[in-house]
Amino acid sequence: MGEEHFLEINNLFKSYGEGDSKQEVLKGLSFKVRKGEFCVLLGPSGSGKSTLLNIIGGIDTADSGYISINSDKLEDMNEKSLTLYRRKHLGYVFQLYNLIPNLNVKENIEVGAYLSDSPLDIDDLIKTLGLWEHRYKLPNQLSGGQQQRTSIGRAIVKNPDILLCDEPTGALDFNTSKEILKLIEDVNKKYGNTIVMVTHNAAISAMADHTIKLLDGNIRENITNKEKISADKLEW
Ligand SMILES: Nc1ncnc2c1ncn2[C@@H]1O[C@H](COP(=O)(O)OP(=O)(O)OP(=O)(O)O)[C@@H](O)[C@H]1O
Repeated sequence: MGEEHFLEINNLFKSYGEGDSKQEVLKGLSFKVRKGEFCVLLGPSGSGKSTLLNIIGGIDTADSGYISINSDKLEDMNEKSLTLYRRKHLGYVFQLYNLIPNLNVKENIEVGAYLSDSPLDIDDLIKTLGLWEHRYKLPNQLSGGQQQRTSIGRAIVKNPDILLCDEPTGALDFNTSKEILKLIEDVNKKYGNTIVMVTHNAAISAMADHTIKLLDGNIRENITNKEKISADKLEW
């Protein structure tokens, strides 16, 4: 794959509502992400970040424009191939973990593995996640950070081409947030997945290869970061 562009967002428009209540949320966005890149979508509340992430994730659709991954256009896919695409190529990490409450850590991660033809080694991954001694605990026996580690495990175990993260540290304190960001950084390095992370925290762009700053549905800045720093050095 090398340096070629892998994920392409082309002239994307999206609005909600009709007539007087119509709201333009994305106003013609275009940018490209390279394979293996750590890309941050940064912007204030309401700027359209989650909408964009959901369209990339194939769980919402654009009004016009397109997303292509590896030269495949999402909009050309029927429902069946879109489902397969989501299952095989995407991992999703949410702000509020969304773990299955009556399954333990290991079983929650196994759910992700079950969806893949070529999952990562689960025990090895649980160790990378720092969850080995917690692997038989249920989500309600875990801290917020441990729950988020588990949800990252569930998303990454299928070794997705793209890991989409929507405010993954939004519900966590400063130190735990940094641990989670470090884990995402380690995962990006170890497995080479392309990462697209939504955040309103500008400090996080210092650890990213690429930052897209959104404001009112437009791209305000498209920045390549040549001197990124490690997550454990971030301050905010
Ligand atoms: N399903 C929907 N129906 C109607 N309006 C929506 C819908 N989803 C989002 N919006 C509106 O689109 C705008 C952008 O929302 P979006 O969630 O993409 O922003 P965001 O940048 O992710 O914000 P936040 O950081 O608060 O999550 C908001 O004004 C929101 O009210």
